[in-house]
Amino acid sequence: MDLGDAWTRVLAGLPPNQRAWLTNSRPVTLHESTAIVAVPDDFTRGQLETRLRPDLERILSESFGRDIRIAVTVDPSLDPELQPQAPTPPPIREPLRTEGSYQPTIQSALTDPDQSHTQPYRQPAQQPIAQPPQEQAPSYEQPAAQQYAPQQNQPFGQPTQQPFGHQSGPDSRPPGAPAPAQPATEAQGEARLNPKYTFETFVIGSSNRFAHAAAVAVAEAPGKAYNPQLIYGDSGLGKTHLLHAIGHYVRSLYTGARVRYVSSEEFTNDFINAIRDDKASQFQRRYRDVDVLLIDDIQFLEGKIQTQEEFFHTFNTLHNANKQIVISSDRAPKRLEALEDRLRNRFEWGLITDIQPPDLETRIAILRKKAATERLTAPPEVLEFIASKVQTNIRELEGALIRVTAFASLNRQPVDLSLAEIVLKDLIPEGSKPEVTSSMIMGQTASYFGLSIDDLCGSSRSRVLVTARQIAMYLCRELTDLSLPKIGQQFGGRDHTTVMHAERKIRQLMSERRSVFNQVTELTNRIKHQAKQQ
Ligand SMILES: Nc1ncnc2c1ncn2[C@@H]1O[C@H](COP(=O)(O)OP(=O)(O)OP(=O)(O)O)[C@@H](O)[C@H]1O
Repeated sequence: MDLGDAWTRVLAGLPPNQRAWLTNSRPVTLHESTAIVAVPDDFTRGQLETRLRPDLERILSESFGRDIRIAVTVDPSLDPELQPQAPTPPPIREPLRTEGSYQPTIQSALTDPDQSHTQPYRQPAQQPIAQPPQEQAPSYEQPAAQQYAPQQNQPFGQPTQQPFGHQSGPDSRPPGAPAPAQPATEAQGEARLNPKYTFETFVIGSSNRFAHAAAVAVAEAPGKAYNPQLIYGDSGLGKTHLLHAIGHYVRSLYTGARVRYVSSEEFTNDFINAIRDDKASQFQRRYRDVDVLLIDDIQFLEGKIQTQEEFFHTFNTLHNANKQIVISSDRAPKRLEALEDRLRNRFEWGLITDIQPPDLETRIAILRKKAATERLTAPPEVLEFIASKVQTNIRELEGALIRVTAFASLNRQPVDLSLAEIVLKDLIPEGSKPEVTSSMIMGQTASYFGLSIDDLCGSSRSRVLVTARQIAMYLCRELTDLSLPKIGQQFGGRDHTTVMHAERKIRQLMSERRSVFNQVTELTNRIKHQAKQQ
């Protein structure tokens, strides 16, 4: 049975008063257990998401003989009143008013084998989703956003005349492309986006194609395409990267869009501080007066009743105002057992997409892109070797490339296979992977440098101590799944930006100073050895 047939059964199986809501709706596609349904407006979407959902999902599940859930997207072109009555001069297109608005993005992402991970992100922008395929695709020099006229009730201000991805720095802009509307630093500071995490730097493969396509659709039509979008998957597979990429792309399409990225840990800390300092209304403004809220690692809210309550209201306020919410999690919502039902239930209103570990080809493509953006030289066979050794976590994959190139640069040796083998031999032991904890890292680092754990967590800024602390933070980032805020907490309650700085600093020092490279390598060996003994 295909989705069209199943939809006919849905229509036949509903009482007339419910069926009326579906008159102008359309099934779009079925991806695994998610059926995407397009409706003409937000009001109808609300009805489907709340009143009709149980019946729709029941009939669809019966038709397919397995559990099916629906995700509802708004496509105003389905509204019969908006159909053109007579030929008129071609208007400037709006993202949501054309036939097949988001659908081609998602569908082609799932079915088009040519949309491979080796293609740069430039491709989708040249053929934006609002553009029927037969129309001539604009050149890259013609900014993608130029094709979008402001929407009615446009909450985000005017789309800019910019290509996406310009925030990734002047280097990433093609020659002749216009300059960003706002200074990149100001834009990023406010939205708190990492300039490196854009769609341009994201490599698409079969493991993340659906999540990527949905993320693009959401960024092109915030609050309309899928709300919320939830991205889940194991650590280090690119969830944070996609959240930031959505933020950048929204900002490049809609001038003045208020985008806020926050990890759930920061949200929690912010909330606790707001209560302590009696600044609840400031807190609420910070998270509710936004057009797009990107909230990372929602699993952190498990068991935190009061913060969940606050997030529930934040969610409702934003959703009711058609503001976009994007959530990431390390598990599917169903498996977030210590999260309140009403929150999990809201997460299921939108589109749930997962990211799987990348296959070998994708891992090689990621390394190739990483080497190019970081200006690291490594021949293809070395990239393939690293990709074959590090199979699950992309953060580890990148870490391995950094170590190999750093070792080569310190020794003034070319990056070749034998060198890569030496460096990775200790980094990636054969057999099962022992679990490394932050206390092992801190304990080993402290004893290696002749310090105490208190020293590592304290405030002394002596040079040896600062380097030791930064190395320990770097290793926590590379060898554990702990998030930035969590690592900060372990080191005397430091801010997550301190951990980010430490990570960058040690990466750089490893390729400049042999002593630092040796210290990191020796410590890694000791820590892994200890982990194996446990
Ligand atoms: N498809 C991809 N293309 C390019 N880089 C990627 C891709 N996926 C992940 N990365 C890179 O891998 C690193 C880890 O990704 P990220 O931090 O987004 O993972 P995550 O899923 O959010 O992990 P965690 O749950 O631990 O926070 C980042 O440097 C990111 O840029």
